[in-house]
Amino acid sequence: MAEKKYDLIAIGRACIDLNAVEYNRPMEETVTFTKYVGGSPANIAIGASKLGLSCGFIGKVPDDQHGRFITGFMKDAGIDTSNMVVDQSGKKTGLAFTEILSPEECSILMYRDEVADLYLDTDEISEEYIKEAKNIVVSGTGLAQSPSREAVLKAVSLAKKNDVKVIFELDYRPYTWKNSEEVSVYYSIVAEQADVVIGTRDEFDMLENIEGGKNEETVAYLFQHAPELIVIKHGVEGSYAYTKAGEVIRGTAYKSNVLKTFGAGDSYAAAFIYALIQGKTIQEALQYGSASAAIVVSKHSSSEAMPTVVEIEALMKEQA
Ligand SMILES: Nc1ncnc2c1ncn2[C@@H]1O[C@H](COP(=O)(O)OP(=O)(O)O)[C@@H](O)[C@H]1O
Ligand SMILES: O=C(O)C[C@@H](O)[C@H](O)C(=O)COP(=O)(O)O
Repeated sequence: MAEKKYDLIAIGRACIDLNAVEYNRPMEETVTFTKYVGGSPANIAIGASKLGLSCGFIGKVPDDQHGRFITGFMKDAGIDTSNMVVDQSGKKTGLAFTEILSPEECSILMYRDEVADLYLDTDEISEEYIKEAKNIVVSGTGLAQSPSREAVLKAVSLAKKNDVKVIFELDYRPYTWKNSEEVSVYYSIVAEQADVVIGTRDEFDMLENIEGGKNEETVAYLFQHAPELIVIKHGVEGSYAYTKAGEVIRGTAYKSNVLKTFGAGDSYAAAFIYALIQGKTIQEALQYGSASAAIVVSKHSSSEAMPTVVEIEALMKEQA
């Protein structure tokens, strides 16, 4: 079989983060923000590309200055943007205003009405493109509304048909979902088909539509289906990987000079996936993910701050 062109193709939103420049104060008192490319799947693609993976992106951006900024940034980051569709119907870029109340208390105010990314349509998903990938990374938020929901489901079934691994990053954002029943329905459909599922404990609770779920019960349910590997993150407490063969592997968090909490999940996913693709062990992949997250939470952005392999390995060595 011919070598595939892309290590991974991410699908979902590519948006803008406006990160508070003034730290440790409420949004009401914040007057300056720095603009970065954002959106969980875009951040993951940017992080993975910086680590040396060949990456593509499937998404939709507006035909305006923000859309061009996003596509330009992603291109400069080495990502193939040929399947980033430019919306022609006046849709907007999603904006995430971040509030840094303290290093531990951060929140995000999302402006996501009529956003272009949720208008990605089924006829904009190319089987030829998906075939070129070893892995696709699906973000849960892409399932929040039609037509993006059907476009993502189409991408998943084309990946399955063409022997492309499906990595499902739960990436739950309450905004744009109608209710928790709906989240659970669509998350289950994709999680049951995915090869790898990554999320926080709270996100798995959304998937199962329960409160206070137990990892053992979650993996017992999902291992009845396609997943081979499930990663459940518990913030600074670390993360756990479960394999279908019954292994449980614990990843520990690294110490960090934390500036803000957001960006951890995306940088973790980028480096975890990178390490797996490089043929590292699951234990090593958990540590690459944790180290990458520790670096990003100490910096101002989620996308530009994505570390290099050298930076990740230096931190792992330093805190071994
Ligand atoms: N404050 C922190 N300091 C160091 N590492 C962190 C911190 N917060 C998160 N991490 C690392 O990032 C990983 C993912 O963080 P988590 O908060 O669980 O995900 P998400 O950002 O998706 O909510 C954790 O397992 C941990 O390794
Ligand atoms: O995903 C978004 O739309 C916002 C992100 O760009 C933002 O940087 C963020 O919230 C990342 O958080 P993470 O899930 O902790 O990586």
